[in-house]
Amino acid sequence: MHSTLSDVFISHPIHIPLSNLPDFTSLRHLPDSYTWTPKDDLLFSASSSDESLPFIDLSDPHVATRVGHACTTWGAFQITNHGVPSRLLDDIEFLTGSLFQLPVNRKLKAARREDGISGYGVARIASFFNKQMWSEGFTVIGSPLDDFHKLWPRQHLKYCKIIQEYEEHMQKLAAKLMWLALGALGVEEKDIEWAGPISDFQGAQAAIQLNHYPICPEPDRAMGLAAHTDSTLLTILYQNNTAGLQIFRDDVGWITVPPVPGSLVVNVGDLLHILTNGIFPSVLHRARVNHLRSRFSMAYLWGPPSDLMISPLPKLVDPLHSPLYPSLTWKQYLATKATHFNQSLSFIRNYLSSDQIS
Ligand SMILES: C=C1C[C@]23C[C@@]1(O)CC[C@H]2[C@@]12CCC[C@@](C)(C(=O)O1)[C@H]2[C@@H]3C(=O)O
Ligand SMILES: O=C(O)CCC(=O)C(=O)O
Ligand SMILES: [Fe+2]
Repeated sequence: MHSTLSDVFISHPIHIPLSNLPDFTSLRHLPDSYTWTPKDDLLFSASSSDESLPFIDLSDPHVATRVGHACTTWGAFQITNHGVPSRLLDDIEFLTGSLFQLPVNRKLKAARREDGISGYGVARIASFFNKQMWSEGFTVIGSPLDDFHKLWPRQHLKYCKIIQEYEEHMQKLAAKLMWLALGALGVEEKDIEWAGPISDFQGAQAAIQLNHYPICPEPDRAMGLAAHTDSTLLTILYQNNTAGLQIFRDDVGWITVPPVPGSLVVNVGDLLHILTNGIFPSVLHRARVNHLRSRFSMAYLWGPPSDLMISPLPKLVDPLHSPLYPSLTWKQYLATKATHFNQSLSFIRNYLSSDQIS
């Protein structure tokens, strides 16, 4: 039977009460439950450096080298000339704005279940923190038809069409980026069988995560989305024109990724880190919030078929570089993440056999 990610949290339900979602618009001061200090997140430090994330034109003749270098040094980069029509970026931003401006009781009709994966709610990682994040989200996996029908009984088809078109473009772009990044390491199409007969990764699976960060009365003390890495191969992120995304590098600290109209941010996820036997770091990132403007981001979280075993590519393993990780599926990795969060990679690294991974 064709398996999807949808049942991954059945055995790992995450309890995050939706009942205490505040009415963000009416608050003049940050409630204590939303006020973050360094002890709430050891990574809660200000951004400091003037370094900037590599910005890559995908029509550049040296694109593969640049992508490979950005993946190795940052685990992230920004792209232009990516081929996704700007009209489609406007459409997905319009959909996201329309969704989050619905009254809360309407959004709650499509609330994500505790053991579910799709729908409206706070970020899953909320369960790892004592403080609440200044954001709301909506996850789409598979067809959004049922959820969108609950949100927009008369207009759901219009919004489903946007999601479908967005997924088609993003899937193609993700496959292209994957070959550019791996190509820079000497990995060839024949080295990845699951990419399929025409190497287009047709069997890949994906989630779309829509995020809303409302205007915040005290942004310096709030957190939109706490520091995390994505459990993906690659994530392609579109942000509206309000800054907020920050990424972390050990030797640099936190830097803000400024929104450049029409550009997209690409993050290396944990599974690509595993596949490259640690050559590409998965990037730690977070979202801060804004005093004057609300912010939207739309993440395309792209990974392998959910039951496919992923392990360091044989081509990147030799007597001097023994495999750092055991084989595991995307589903198993998400289950591990649901328990071990930002320690998941080191957790699995310490296990030689995937039999022991929940
Ligand atoms: C496939 C997935 C990755 C994700 C968990 C999810 O099941 C769907 C939502 C994704 C997301 C988006 C916001 C940040 C994140 C850490 C989260 O809480 O939900 C990621 C998850 C992830 O990459 O681990
Ligand atoms: O809003 C952002 O810029 C980051 C979103 C994100 O990290 C995610 O959805 O995984
Ligand atoms: Fe993320």
